Amino acid sequence: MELAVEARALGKRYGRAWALRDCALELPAGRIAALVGPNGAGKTTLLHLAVGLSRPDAGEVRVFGRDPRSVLADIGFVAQDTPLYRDFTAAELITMGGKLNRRRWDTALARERLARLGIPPDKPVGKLSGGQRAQVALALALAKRPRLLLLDEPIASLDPLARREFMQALMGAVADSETTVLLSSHLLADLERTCDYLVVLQASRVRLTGAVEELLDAHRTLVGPRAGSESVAGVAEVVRASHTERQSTLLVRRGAGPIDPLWTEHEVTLEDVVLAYLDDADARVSAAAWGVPA
Ligand SMILES: Nc1ncnc2c1ncn2[C@@H]1O[C@H](COP(=O)(O)OP(=O)(O)OP(=O)(O)O)[C@@H](O)[C@H]1O
Repeated sequence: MELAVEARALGKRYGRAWALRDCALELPAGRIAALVGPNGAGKTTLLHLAVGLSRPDAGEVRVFGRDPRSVLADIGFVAQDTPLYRDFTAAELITMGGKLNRRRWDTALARERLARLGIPPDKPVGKLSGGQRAQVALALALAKRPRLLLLDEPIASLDPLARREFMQALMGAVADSETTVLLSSHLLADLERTCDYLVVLQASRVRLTGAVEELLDAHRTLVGPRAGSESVAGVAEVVRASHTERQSTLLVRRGAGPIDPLWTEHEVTLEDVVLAYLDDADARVSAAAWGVPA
């Protein structure tokens, strides 16, 4: 199995604080991966390391088995807030991209995409809407025909319709290619429809990673009579538990064998799994820093 992104004990520090720590990751080529986690979890830091914009302070990251800086021609990157040269028109940016990426720049692809989306070629991109600017940034990244496409919260500022259009455009564009995508976002519902791989970061660390289908299959929500800390047959791990006076709800990782029939089993969504793995570590750290009770 070819790995598009591989991180081993990867760490990045700003001053004394680790923005990313002990990060282990193996993203198989051909996947469309969601990178999720709360604000400040380290998502941008990881993407910047993978595109060679910053250097690790510990461990290493490889892209297609090599140092990211030696495969830049194979990586497309859409940075947070799509920072384009705002005085340039989309047509000018496409021409500029062609000059910077002589090896395999697909001008026709970019022009066709933007024409289809009704984006004017002759208007400075600073005067386009946020959604249109995001589409221009995506078209430029795709024109590079990258083997790995990294996107840092590309849809955060878009309205629901523009978000859907952006995600559809992205899926359509990568469907026929071998492109691997790693996309950071807070919008779990949008990711559930489109991504087949998940990386959850929290408080600078990887909390969970794996193929979405396998993760959904491996987890269940169980509802049953109020439980204590006793183990439940067929459960490998209780990831998160909540209780009312009479009833307990557990999000669990399944073990071998059937689940105790005392419990009602429900399938989980991607959102259920992500939220269950995000514990309150951030709140505890912040409370300590502010000197208030957690
Ligand atoms: N240039 C910097 N100097 C100092 N600290 C930084 C710098 N960039 C990021 N950090 C810190 O590193 C940590 C991780 O930041 P990062 O931007 O990677 O998080 P993120 O998951 O992308 O967050 P968000 O969802 O808010 O974009 C945060 O605590 C942040 O304050």
